[in-house]
Amino acid sequence: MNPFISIRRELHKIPETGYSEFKTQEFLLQYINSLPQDRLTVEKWETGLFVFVEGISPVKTIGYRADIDGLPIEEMTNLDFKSEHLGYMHACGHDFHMSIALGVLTQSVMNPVQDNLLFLFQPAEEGPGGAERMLQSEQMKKWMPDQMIGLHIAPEYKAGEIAAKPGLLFANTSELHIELTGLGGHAAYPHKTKDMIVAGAHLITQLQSIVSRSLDPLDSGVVTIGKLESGTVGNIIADKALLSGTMRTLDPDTMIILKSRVEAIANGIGASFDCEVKAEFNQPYYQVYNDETLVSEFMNFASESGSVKVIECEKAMTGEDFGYFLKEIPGFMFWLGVDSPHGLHHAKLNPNEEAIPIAIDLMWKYLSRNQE
Ligand SMILES: CC(=O)N[C@@H](CCC[C@H](N)C(=O)O)C(=O)O
Repeated sequence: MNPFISIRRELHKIPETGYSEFKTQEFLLQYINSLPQDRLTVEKWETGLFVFVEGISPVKTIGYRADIDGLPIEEMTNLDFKSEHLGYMHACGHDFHMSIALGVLTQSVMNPVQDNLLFLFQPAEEGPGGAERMLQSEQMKKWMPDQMIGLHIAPEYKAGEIAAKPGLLFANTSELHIELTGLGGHAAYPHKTKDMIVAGAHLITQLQSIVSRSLDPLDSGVVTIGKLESGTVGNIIADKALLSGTMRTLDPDTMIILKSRVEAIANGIGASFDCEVKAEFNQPYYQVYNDETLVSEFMNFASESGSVKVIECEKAMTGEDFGYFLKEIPGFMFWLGVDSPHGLHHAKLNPNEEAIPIAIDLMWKYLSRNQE
């Protein structure tokens, strides 16, 4: 079996959420320490890693980022390497991202290239966000890349296909947390209570009107409530409801409209149900905007390599804190097809591993092109 597929399977067994990637960091370190060290400098950053590979006669430094965290999802595959961490899963392909990065790193150690390479194994992409903080780190100041590259698996494309586009690729995002506080009591005496399940249900329904009624139909947005917590048993009226969700826009200014509408609707629910409603927005991710020249050059290169099919894709409402790197450093992100009937964040996601060696080979050819 290809060694990086084996590595992916080992990583798949140990998913850990943002800033808890201790076993993952240890696994990555053990592998990296087994490589020849003469061109390598490895530094821990929180639960992630920076790995600097010195080039032969560097003119620039190219940054390659792999995110390393998993998700709080109970895996529902029957894979013999399924998650050993009950309730957690690599359901967004970060196990792929890491093994591909290790493959490219291994190549760069065995066959050094002209330029310096900086590998970033970044914690907490799914939240609370590692990219923005990593960007501010001492290591970034020391090894500041001139260009950044990242990839993300895409279940909807065939294994090994590449999809990207110049300009905007992924959306602006903001998490949304709303707490409703009323008055609990006996289910048979609703008039003596302030029922937060009823208030929460109205709030969720009204939030759905924001995109359809407050946004210009030619603009785009998403307001999703993915989690609702309230109540204890059937005959007690709930005094609290907690809603968590995420908002997405293609234009940073549209996010301002979404936030102000959420606040107005939340205040309205507070008034009509005589309860306290607190809305908080956090962990915003900046849009992923691909440098037009660099991504077009990469897409042409990949296409001309003859080894992969390259597709010019549409932008997506996915969020990625890789956007923070691209805000400061020119570069690009692209989709890597992995052909899974179940999508990202699904408990049965089962990406086709054939994409791993294809991606390593392509990235390696791209990074080592123009060698003298
Ligand atoms: C690629 C991907 O699925 N990314 C996540 C990251 C967003 C996290 C953020 N904190 C949020 O939920 O708003 C996504 O959900 O798009």
